[in-house]
Amino acid sequence: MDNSLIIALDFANRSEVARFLEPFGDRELFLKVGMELFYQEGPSIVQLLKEKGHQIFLDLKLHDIPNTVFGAMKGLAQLECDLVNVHAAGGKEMMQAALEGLSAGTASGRKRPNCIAVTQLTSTSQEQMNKEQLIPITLNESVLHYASLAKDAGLDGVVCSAWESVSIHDNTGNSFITVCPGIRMESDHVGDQKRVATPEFARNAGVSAIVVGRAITRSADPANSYEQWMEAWKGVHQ
Ligand SMILES: O=C(O)c1cc(=O)[nH]c(=O)n1[C@@H]1O[C@H](COP(=O)(O)O)[C@@H](O)[C@H]1O
Repeated sequence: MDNSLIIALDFANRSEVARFLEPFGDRELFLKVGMELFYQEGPSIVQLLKEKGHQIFLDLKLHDIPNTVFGAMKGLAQLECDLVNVHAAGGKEMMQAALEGLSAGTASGRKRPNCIAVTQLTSTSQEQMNKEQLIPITLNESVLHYASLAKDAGLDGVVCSAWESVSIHDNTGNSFITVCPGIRMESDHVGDQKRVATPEFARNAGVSAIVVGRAITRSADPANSYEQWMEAWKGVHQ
């Protein structure tokens, strides 16, 4: 997990994914399969990508009653992904049920997938949170609260913006994973993201892994773009 750059495969189907991955040849990547792709292609897309040696973050952001999340995670564990997630807003009991489901569905002798909780989406601003969710505290406080809740529930880490990673690590320890989307180069369009940061900022903030989608997937030359991102993220020439 440490220092991974996870590419968000926000594509509509497997042919688009194949077209995107073609220029990478045999290179093994850390890929995120989210709702758009999984709802169309189902579990077989995960199996296909795993067969090619890629690591997988299955980003389905589970948020339901504990019993339902337990059952869903039990089934998802059989896909043997590296990382899965839930919404921390579902509560501590739901997060514990997610872990129990994952453990129940993991074959004996295998490690269960890491499980992280989305704190506040990186598309959420302080104003939106106060006015729409009626949470009357700062965004940073809300993210820290959710991170502590996730830690208490036994989860492996959280999804947050790079801006909150330092205080989360201060509160919960450095082994607690911070996975950060909303990463942009200075010149990139921010789009629907509100809490954005550059890869350099994320590296200096000690972020465990960054998630990059459109900046790479919509690039005219994705393989070259990926190299540039890796360079910016790792701070060295690959
Ligand atoms: O869980 C996520 O991966 C996630 C959480 C979050 O708070 N914000 C967020 O953007 N994401 C995902 O990260 C990716 C970001 O994509 P880009 O904005 O295109 O780089 C998308 O696939 C989102 O679904």
